[in-house]
Amino acid sequence: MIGQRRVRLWTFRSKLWPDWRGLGRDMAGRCVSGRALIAALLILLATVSGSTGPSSREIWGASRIPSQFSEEERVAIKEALKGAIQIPTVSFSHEESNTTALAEFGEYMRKVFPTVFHSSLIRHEVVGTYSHLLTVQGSDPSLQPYMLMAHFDVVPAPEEGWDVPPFSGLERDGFIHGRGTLDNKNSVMAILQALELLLIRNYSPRRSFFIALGHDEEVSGIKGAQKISALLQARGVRLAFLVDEGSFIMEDFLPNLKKPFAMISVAEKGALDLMLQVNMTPGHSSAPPKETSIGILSAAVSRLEQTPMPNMFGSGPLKQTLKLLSREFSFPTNILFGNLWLFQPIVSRLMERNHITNALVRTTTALTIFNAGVKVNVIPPLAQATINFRIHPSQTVREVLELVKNIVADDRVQLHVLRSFEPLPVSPSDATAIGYQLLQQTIQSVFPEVNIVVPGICIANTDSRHYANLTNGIYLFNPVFLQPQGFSSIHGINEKISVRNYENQVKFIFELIQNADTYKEPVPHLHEL
Ligand SMILES: CCCCCCCC/C=C\CCCCCCCC(=O)N[C@@H](Cc1ccccc1)C(=O)O
Ligand SMILES: [Zn+2]
Ligand SMILES: [Zn+2]
Repeated sequence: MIGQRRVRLWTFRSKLWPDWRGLGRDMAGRCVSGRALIAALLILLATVSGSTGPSSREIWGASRIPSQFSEEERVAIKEALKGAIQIPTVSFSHEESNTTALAEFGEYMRKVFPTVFHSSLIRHEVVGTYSHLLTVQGSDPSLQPYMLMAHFDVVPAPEEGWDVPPFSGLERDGFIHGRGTLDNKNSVMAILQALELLLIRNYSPRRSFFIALGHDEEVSGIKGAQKISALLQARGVRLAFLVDEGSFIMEDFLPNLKKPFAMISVAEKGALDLMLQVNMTPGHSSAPPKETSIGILSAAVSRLEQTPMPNMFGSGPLKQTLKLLSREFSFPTNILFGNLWLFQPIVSRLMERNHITNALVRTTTALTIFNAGVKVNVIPPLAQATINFRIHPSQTVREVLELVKNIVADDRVQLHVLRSFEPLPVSPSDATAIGYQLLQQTIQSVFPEVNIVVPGICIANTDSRHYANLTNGIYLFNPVFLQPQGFSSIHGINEKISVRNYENQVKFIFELIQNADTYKEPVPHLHEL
């Protein structure tokens, strides 16, 4: 039956196909002629100004510095990242990190980016012993400052399974390999590198900005980001927006979508670490009771795993994400995504099929730690399990706890909240949202091959939540192409970044900083007044 229906759909589709293709060509034709007109105008402009093509200086303003780097600079750019990867700045736990490496990283930044650290425009402060705050003074105090963020601690990387040692920073086949190449030394280095290159070219910003580089993001951000945030708050700083890690230019994440799309996350999930504990009377294993602490706890966690939290598709920014993406899909997905008022039930089910898209539609339940028993012939008194929930932007910690209690439904299982925080409020992505618009414009100019920019949800957590008191514009975006394999390498094995990707990240930040100086607020429409 299903097979027959599929055949019919295919026949229907192939019947329609020539028309759809024709329509596509027609539309493409129209676009091309529009583009041709713009291109002609730009060529005319270039001819008049005596250059071969429109430079970004011509598009964005007379004082613009073009993002072109010499061969020597390009070598220095990648060598600087390799050196950063070689410093094993590992965060093992809240209590334990490689503090020698964290301190060495601070020295390394000063050595590699001397212009940044000696500039009279920049105030550098070390916060929480190892984190860094740079304040870059702009010339126009009427412009609200913004902040670029990144972290340089990394998760541990045992050598097993890696093609090259994880702290070697080796270049092979056009890629720089190692822990932190995507998460998140690439951003630390790219931000400082872009600023170094701008300052060398005598750049001085109009809009002030901060650079916040955390040293403990991988274990909480409490000693780094949280302290920087408190410091800025005490100084009365309000940020127009901030940009942090958390999303990428996605490639091959959605079936049937071959073209890359840039996802700027405007929401970040909350989290709840919950410890479940069962205490029973210990005893001899030769005469076991009907139920043991291990059995009771196992049944409880199994119920939690087998009972997913509710599908929240329909609330939050995901509907908008899919609506915007619908144009990029072919039939019939374009119709499904473009008409969610009708197809929401089907699409919400489709999203559940894959573990990454599933994480976008619900609070996830991950059983991560399980402890019980010490000896084979002893019935243990205590069994403990820790569960990591990532909370959907439309739910709260309290709601998730209530659901957990109802699913566990066993008074012998005690619940202990180890840590929790609410999802971040959704940041604006409309035409007046300066952070979103700046990122979008910069993506379009640096990555012309990326047709579409969409708002999204970050399924992991970042240091940015510590700055929610300073701005309502929190944008999570790394200007780097990422495939599902690259996603698995983050906290996994064989993390790597292509030299080309990294150079483009530097270029992107070089452009973004300049765009922030020339950004013009959109003029409100009359009917909005
Ligand atoms: C329709 C669109 C489909 C697109 C799918 C999107 C796929 C997601 C792709 C990339 C997300 C990468 C996130 C990278 C950021 C990682 C940050 C991180 O690892 N944070 C830690 C912080 C933490 C939390 C709790 C305890 C300690 C540290 C984390 O979240 O685990
Ligand atoms: Zn990270
Ligand atoms: Zn991480």
